[in-house]
Amino acid sequence: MSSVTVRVPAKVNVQLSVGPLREDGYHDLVNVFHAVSIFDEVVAKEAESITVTVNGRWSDQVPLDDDNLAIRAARALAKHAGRSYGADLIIQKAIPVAGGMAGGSADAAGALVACNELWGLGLPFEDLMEIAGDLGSDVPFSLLGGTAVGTGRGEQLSELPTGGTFHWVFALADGGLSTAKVYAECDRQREVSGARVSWPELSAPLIEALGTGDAYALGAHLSNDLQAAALALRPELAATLDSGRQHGALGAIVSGSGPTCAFLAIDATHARDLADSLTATGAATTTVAAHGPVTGATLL
Ligand SMILES: C[C@@](CO)(OP(=O)(O)O)[C@H](O)COP(=O)(O)OP(=O)(O)OC[C@H]1O[C@@H](n2ccc(N)nc2=O)[C@H](O)[C@@H]1O
Ligand SMILES: Nc1ncnc2c1ncn2[C@@H]1O[C@H](COP(=O)(O)OP(=O)(O)O)[C@@H](O)[C@H]1O
Repeated sequence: MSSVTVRVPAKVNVQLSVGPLREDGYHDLVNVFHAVSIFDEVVAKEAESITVTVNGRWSDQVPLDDDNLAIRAARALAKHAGRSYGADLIIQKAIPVAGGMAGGSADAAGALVACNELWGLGLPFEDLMEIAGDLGSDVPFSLLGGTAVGTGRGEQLSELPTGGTFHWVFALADGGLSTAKVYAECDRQREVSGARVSWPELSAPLIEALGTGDAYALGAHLSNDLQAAALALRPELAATLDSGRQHGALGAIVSGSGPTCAFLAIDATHARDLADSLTATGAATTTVAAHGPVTGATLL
């Protein structure tokens, strides 16, 4: 095999409940991930060493050195296999960078699946999931896709059944937000408020809404504990969320650590109309309509 292509989706968090700060610097979460139809593509080609090239709209914001998550993933896989392998990784980026949609995690998951195939390792999915969890809290979900609840740092996953397709609009922001800074702002706000931070619990009405495919109920139960922190760091997002609600979104929420805003629509037509309204009114410069759930990292 001289070249392998893998497609990997973005995610939105339909519930993100953040527990107290742990001693290791992470937070225990109840993180309900939902994979949506915005995809990065990772091509892996036979080569002497591991290199990366990034193409597409967001490519100039992606590191090409050892910080690149796809490179780190390929190296971790080679180490797990106990041999020195090479691969040229070519990423076609559609997922916004540092946008709260797990684009870097998607590329890491894509590189794991692509290199497992290119190098003929035949490692089982469970091994890839274990390597993924060491690379980042969101990487296991990028492998799995669908809709799933993540506990621990977000890396311990259980799949959740969904009763249909949900239609979304994403308002992409210019410039990303650092995930670590958003968590730190959340901690700061909690310290100032002095309120006790409760242990995160899975929302029963949210699970019910996902299971029945009821977009109205899902829209009413979207929640994100990082939203206030993201809005503090990027105040203009509040107007974007408001505008989506005014244009009939069933729910409007910051995606993960932001700054992408996610709007739940009634159906595909409503999603297209909502996307047009957000750009026509200047509430967003770039919008993307997408649907979920979709599968995780998939060999093409
Ligand atoms: C917030 C979420 C929601 O899904 O993703 P994004 O919206 O940024 O994509 C995740 O929790 C991000 O996951 P990921 O981007 O993989 O984060 P990691 O690389 O594991 O960690 C980056 C930093 O985020 C903070 N972090 C991450 C996960 C967690 N459970 N608690 C944390 O406090 C830590 O400060 C950590 O150093
Ligand atoms: N392949 C990659 N694609 C995007 N970002 C990457 C990649 N590898 C490393 N990064 C770094 O990870 C950071 C977070 O990116 P990303 O995963 O897109 O955001 P988020 O954590 O908000 O979902 C970026 O600012 C970038 O410096």
